[in-house]
Amino acid sequence: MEGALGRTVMVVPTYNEAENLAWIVERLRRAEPEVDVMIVDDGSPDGTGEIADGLAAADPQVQVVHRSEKAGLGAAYLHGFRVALAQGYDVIGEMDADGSHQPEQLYRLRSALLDADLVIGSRYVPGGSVVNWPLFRRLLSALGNLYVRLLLGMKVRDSTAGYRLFRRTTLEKIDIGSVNVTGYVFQTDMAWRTVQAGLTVREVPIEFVERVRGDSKMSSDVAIESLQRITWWGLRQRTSRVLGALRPVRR
Ligand SMILES: Nc1nc2c(ncn2[C@@H]2O[C@H](COP(=O)(O)OP(=O)(O)O[C@H]3O[C@H](CO)[C@@H](O)[C@H](O)[C@@H]3O)[C@@H](O)[C@H]2O)c(=O)[nH]1
Repeated sequence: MEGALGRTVMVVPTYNEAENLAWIVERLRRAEPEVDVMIVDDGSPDGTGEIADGLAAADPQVQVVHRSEKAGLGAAYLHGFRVALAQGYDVIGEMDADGSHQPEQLYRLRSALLDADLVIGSRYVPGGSVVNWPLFRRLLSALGNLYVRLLLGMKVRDSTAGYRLFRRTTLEKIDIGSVNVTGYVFQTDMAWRTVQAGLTVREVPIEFVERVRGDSKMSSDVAIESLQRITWWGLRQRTSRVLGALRPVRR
């Protein structure tokens, strides 16, 4: 459906979210009736895909993309983005299915997108917060974001956050075809690409609430992929800066 920003769809990746999905989709549809929903399910064994089919059958603004197996958060989003671009959406968003991202706060992201290319719902700008996260996750997230800022020099405070809105033009400019990460580091990769393309990233405060049902899919593999990729991108950036500075000397 069409709003001031054009047709908007929220891509919602799911893996074993049977306890959460209907609740979150209903909240999103109620909070933002103009916004469409695309569920991208990776063959969840707990029946999430069937629940998604039921939601899509009952509401023409809800659709489902079924993938055969769990292949990572980033891979699921990329698949959803490609489908959304092909369907002509003007604004393409990201949102977790577990209630951590509150649909009732989406209006903040939508109004910020009026003068931005990417809006991030941020836990780490004034007014943002995290509710009920264990100390370990708080530390991991804070250190991860600090590492990104130190290594990449990126000013974004919450580059790992997964509540976002992209303009269609942003996804076209940052060449999502060349994204080759599969896990949660996808979030940092997308923010980094947007900054490097000279586009405007705005962060708006959100309250991130830890899920009450089901489990996080965060794993050591996801954390290791993030650490390796961010380190590699940082080193690559430094090396190319040094080579760039040496070039006039060589002539
Ligand atoms: N299709 C699909 N969905 C997935 C996969 N892995 C996770 N998801 C879905 O992606 C959403 C986020 O996964 P969670 O496992 O609940 O994330 P989290 O630990 O709460 O992490 C949150 O915070 C991170 C930042 O600290 C964010 O990077 C992440 O996006 C998310 O918002 C959920 O809807 C979950 O079902 C996957 O391999 N495939």
